[in-house]
Amino acid sequence: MSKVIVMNHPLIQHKIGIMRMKTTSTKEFRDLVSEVAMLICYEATRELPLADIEIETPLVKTIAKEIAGKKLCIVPILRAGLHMADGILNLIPNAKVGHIGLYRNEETLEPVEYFCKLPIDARDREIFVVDPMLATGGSSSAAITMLKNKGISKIHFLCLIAAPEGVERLKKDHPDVDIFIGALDERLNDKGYILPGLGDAGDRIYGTK
Ligand SMILES: O=P(O)(O)OC[C@H]1O[C@H](OP(=O)(O)OP(=O)(O)O)[C@H](O)[C@@H]1O
Ligand SMILES: O=c1cc[nH]c(=O)[nH]1
Ligand SMILES: [Mg+2]
Repeated sequence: MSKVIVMNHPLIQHKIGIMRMKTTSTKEFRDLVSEVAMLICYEATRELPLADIEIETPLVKTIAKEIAGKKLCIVPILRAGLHMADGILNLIPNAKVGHIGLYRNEETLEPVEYFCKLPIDARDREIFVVDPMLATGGSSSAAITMLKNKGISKIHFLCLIAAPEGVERLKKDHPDVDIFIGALDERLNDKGYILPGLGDAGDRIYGTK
């Protein structure tokens, strides 16, 4: 069964509040996407296994910790996920990055696939799929299905804002995937936008509307 973790941290709530404001500039919005992604990543990586390593400080030999287990891979869903990936790379600079291109058909709300490029060893890595918005869940569910069809099994999903409808869809389609959410909103409107939400994340990050 998926774990669903909604972040209640004050810093995240504060920053998402600024992102929701329609007066927030493109630059500030973009910076906040990457900052909040970093904060959510902190929680999403809490259970990564550690191993002991012997090191020498300037004073003595001691045992320190290093992240062990599978190597990591971040998979942003284009376009809006790209800036989350940039934030997370600040914390995990050695992670590889795969890209999945999907957009929502504005009438049917069904995801349309247009790109998929993954690291050659993606199957051996622990994967963090990132997209700021989990609305109907169609895009994230399709992205995770694409990864599973390529033999990838250890997958987490991180988003900034989710609608209850999208969370239910993802839990049903992918019960093995843990979901990390910055803020859980009220509902979708009749055009599939999250309320209160923050509008179209891609357009706000890139200033395209
Ligand atoms: O849960 P869903 O109902 O599928 O909606 C969420 C998707 O919609 C947005 O992408 P969009 O289609 O606007 O593409 P873009 O990132 O290129 O703007 C968002 O970034 C998600 O990928
Ligand atoms: O509210 C929403 C829903 C889907 N995609 C967005 O960017 N925003
Ligand atoms: Mg968009």
